[in-house]
Amino acid sequence: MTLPIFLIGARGCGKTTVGHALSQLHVCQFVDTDHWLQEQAQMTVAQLVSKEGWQGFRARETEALEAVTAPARVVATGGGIILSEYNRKFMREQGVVIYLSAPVSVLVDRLEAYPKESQRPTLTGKPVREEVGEILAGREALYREAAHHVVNAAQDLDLVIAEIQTALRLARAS
Ligand SMILES: Nc1ncnc2c1ncn2[C@@H]1O[C@H](COP(=O)(O)OP(=O)(O)O)[C@@H](O)[C@H]1O
Ligand SMILES: O=C(O)C1=C[C@@H](OP(=O)(O)O)[C@@H](O)[C@H](O)C1
Ligand SMILES: [Mg+2]
Repeated sequence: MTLPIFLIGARGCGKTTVGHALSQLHVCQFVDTDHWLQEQAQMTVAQLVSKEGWQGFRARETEALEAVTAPARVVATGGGIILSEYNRKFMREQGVVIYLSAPVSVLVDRLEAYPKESQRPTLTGKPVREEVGEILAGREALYREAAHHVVNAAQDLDLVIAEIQTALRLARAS
């Protein structure tokens, strides 16, 4: 049985992109908690947050995590999934957790080029340049606590994938 793989990290680190690419190489299924919950709710993240607040969104996110977790799946999570201790423990116990780590400058450049505001409404009300650093400072320790492996997500996509494959080989050999 192949354990599920959970990709965690800040907005813009590449969880969705990497998850999709990995699934094609590994012949495993790709699921994204944001895609799943938006489909379920028939609303975007921005609409959900304006209707139910971040608390409502976080409850739906945990529901999504539990629903999509299955063997031979790569699960791209949302950047805030690690805020819940329950989610962190769930992922660590159910599968292999990979933190896609990237510096603030890289995250900001990617988010400015690809803001996707319907899925990424503001978390603080501050401009992206300020928000990304502030949010990462508050979450970095939680990403590291939840992760089995930390991968440099600032590299080209093929190098990110290669680093993950090495980490997974090591995990399977141990
Ligand atoms: N390794 C990479 N190198 C360059 N651009 C990347 C890389 N990974 C992701 N991106 C780009 O960054 C943006 C955010 O990626 P996305 O997968 O949506 O991040 P996340 O799901 O972590 O928020 C997208 O435009 C994507 O094409
Ligand atoms: O960092 C966060 O709190 C969030 C990240 C988003 O996902 P991505 O990390 O895929 O952008 C999405 O789940 C939601 O806007 C909340
Ligand atoms: Mg994503």
